[in-house]
Amino acid sequence: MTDAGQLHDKPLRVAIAGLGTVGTGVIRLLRENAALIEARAGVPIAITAVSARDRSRDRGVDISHIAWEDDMTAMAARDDVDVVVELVGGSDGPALVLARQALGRGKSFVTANKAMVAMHGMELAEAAEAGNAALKFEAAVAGGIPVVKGLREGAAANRIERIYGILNGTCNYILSAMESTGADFAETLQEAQALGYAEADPAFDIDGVDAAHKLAILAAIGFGSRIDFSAVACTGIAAVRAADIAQADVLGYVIRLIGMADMLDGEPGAVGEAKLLQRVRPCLVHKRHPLAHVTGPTNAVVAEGNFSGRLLFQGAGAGDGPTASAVVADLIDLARGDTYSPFSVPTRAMEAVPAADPGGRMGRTYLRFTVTDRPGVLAEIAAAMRDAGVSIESLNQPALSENAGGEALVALVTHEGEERSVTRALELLEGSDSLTGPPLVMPILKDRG
Ligand SMILES: NC(=O)C1=CN([C@@H]2O[C@H](COP(=O)(O)OP(=O)(O)OC[C@H]3O[C@@H](n4cnc5c(N)ncnc54)[C@H](O)[C@@H]3O)[C@@H](O)[C@H]2O)C=CC1
Ligand SMILES: N[C@@H](CC=O)C(=O)O
Ligand code: NA
Repeated sequence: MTDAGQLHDKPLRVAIAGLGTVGTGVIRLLRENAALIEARAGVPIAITAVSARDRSRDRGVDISHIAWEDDMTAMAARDDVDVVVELVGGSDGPALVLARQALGRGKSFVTANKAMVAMHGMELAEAAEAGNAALKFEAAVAGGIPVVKGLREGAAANRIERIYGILNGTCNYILSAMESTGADFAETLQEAQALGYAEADPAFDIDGVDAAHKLAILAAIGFGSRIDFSAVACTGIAAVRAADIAQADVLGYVIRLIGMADMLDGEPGAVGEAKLLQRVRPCLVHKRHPLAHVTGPTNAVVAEGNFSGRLLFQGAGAGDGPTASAVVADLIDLARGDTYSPFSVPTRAMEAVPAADPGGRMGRTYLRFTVTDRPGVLAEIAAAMRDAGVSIESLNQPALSENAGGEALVALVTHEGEERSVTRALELLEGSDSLTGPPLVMPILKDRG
């Protein structure tokens, strides 16, 4: 590492592992904007080695003059490499081996791999600090949006109380296409894959896991708490049907997959002890809320600071260009001598914060049941709500566009109440032969999120 602020005249020598959507984007960006990048970094940024699965594949970028490594982990040992950039993916496996080897040798490490940072970020940050190297991952959270930098640097003076937003471009692309054109879920997912937005295994996107990875990282940066991915309660969008989108529209809402992290200063009965609530779920978002207007692969992150007030970071959350922009911004920071801790505070100062019980949280909820179309079903659902103390604000039977085959939908919105009451009502309905599938539960995002 260079000393902070010191510019050197030798190029920053970079090895890139992974030459897919993001890797080739990085090569194109470093070439196309070479002059301005050098002017801003103070030195040229030179790619000295690359590695991927297939050497001969035509990627639309010339890599013939760059050293090739069949085994990407070998790049960590090369003398002509100052920084290793990992754009392969996977929380474990070769990406993790490469990270450990690079940081273990005191080489800085730049990655877009949120799965790895969410699962092993604390270990890697400690290794970076021990080796006086940098670990940087702007591309890992919300693609091209400089939200890691924004929270770590721009909002550094604030106590952050809440972070929430749209953290997965693929899900947002699917939900907003279903909403605007009535597009089919599976077809739209295929489009997102073809455009390079989706993960290698798109279940990570659809099931909310990718958003959960990003949320866990953001919470660590925003709150200074140790990353705890296992504490993120996560529900994806697979159960959202066209009828839910239509029903939400009638009620004045759109559906968005929202990640939300709250640092709670003290739960009832445990005053003074901080607890962390981290959740990813499809939510109903009022059409007037700024997040309702976030469409396609765009991401948006809201952070509430105690002096800054509400900050909104918005931009492309996926795709080759935006993600490459974030990777190269990290490289420019390294060339400029950035030696900050990977998160907002040194890892030794990051505290493990216990997970909060969401049961006491107040809110309104959208519940949708698929039921057998026969008398008495509505009464059964209403009775479960009554017995659990859930007050119903509205109840509808959305039309099914597909062939219903004796099935009907019941959608209801609750009045504001404790989440545990809704959970209790659903427990009371468990096993009921009136229900033909698991209910869909979507919180209604409050005005302040
Ligand atoms: N595509 C996007 O919009 C974004 C992707 N990311 C992250 O960036 C990383 C890369 O994503 P993409 O470029 O989309 O993936 P990709 O699938 O297009 O490219 C992956 C590259 O890694 C190589 N690779 C995979 N396994 C390998 C192995 N065992 N040994 C050597 N090379 C191997 C492949 O040959 C390919 O060149 C992932 O961690 C992803 O989560 C982050 C933000 C946005
Ligand atoms: N698969 C991810 C890519 C960026 O992180 C997404 O869709 O957001
Ligand atoms: Na980012």
